[in-house]
Amino acid sequence: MQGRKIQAEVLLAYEEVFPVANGDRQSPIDIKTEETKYDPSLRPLNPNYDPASAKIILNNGHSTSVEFDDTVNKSVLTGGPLCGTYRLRQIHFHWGSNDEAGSEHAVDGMKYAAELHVVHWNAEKYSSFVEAARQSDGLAVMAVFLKIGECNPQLKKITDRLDTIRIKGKRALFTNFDPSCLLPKSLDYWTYFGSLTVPPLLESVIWIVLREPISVCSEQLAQFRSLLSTAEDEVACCLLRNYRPPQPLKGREVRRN
Ligand SMILES: COCCCN1C=C(N)c2cc(S(N)(=O)=O)sc2S1(=O)=O
Ligand SMILES: [Zn+2]
Repeated sequence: MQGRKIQAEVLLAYEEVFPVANGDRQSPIDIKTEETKYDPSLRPLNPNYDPASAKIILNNGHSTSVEFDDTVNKSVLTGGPLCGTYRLRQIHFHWGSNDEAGSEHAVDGMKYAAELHVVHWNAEKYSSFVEAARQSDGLAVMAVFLKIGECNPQLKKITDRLDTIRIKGKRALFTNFDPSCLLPKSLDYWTYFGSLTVPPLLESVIWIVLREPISVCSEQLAQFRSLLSTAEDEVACCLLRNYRPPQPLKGREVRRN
């Protein structure tokens, strides 16, 4: 009972600090496939990434991310539900303490082992990422499910580098990387209006959730979990899980192409 009380108190603190946590367009969600609506106006997704725009890989204590040069339109996402050009900012992952659950979005109540987020911002309408992150159409995040199975040779390019950034705050050079190598064959998707899944939970994300997963093996997931959420001068604590649970849909529509 004590654990639940603490958890409830942490949740209370969360919503006190970020009232938008109870907002009308929070993410992630559980996608009920029977309730999604086919939309013929939705176009094919058109990711166009330059491997030279990859810059660094880092551990921010909550996840590992690859950061890209987003000062020019070198790596962009267009098409799909988007109006205009969205510039690639970073990619990062969410995982759980076991292989059964680790994704943020769910599909008919089913969770995958992990989830990749490819974060873009609306560089056509806004002059900076920070400004875009405050606008209802400011960000576009492509979500890719990681399904437990074969080791993923493309993902290996990232998991093989995690031992160099184990401690929170660590970063390392990481270039010549095109995140398209982590996308599945099919770019069919669901899309809905949502939010960041991490504080400040801003309701500025057009979510594009790919329907086909990519593979990941247990050993690669264990490498993610070996990252530390603590800095050099702190007692070491592994980053065992970093996913937010599904949030209320509150009447939103989920469309599919
Ligand atoms: C005002 O910006 C605050 C910083 C937000 N960023 C950091 C994240 N961890 C992050 C997570 C994101 S997620 N899980 O909602 O895709 S997008 C994103 S991000 O936009 O790249
Ligand atoms: Zn994320």
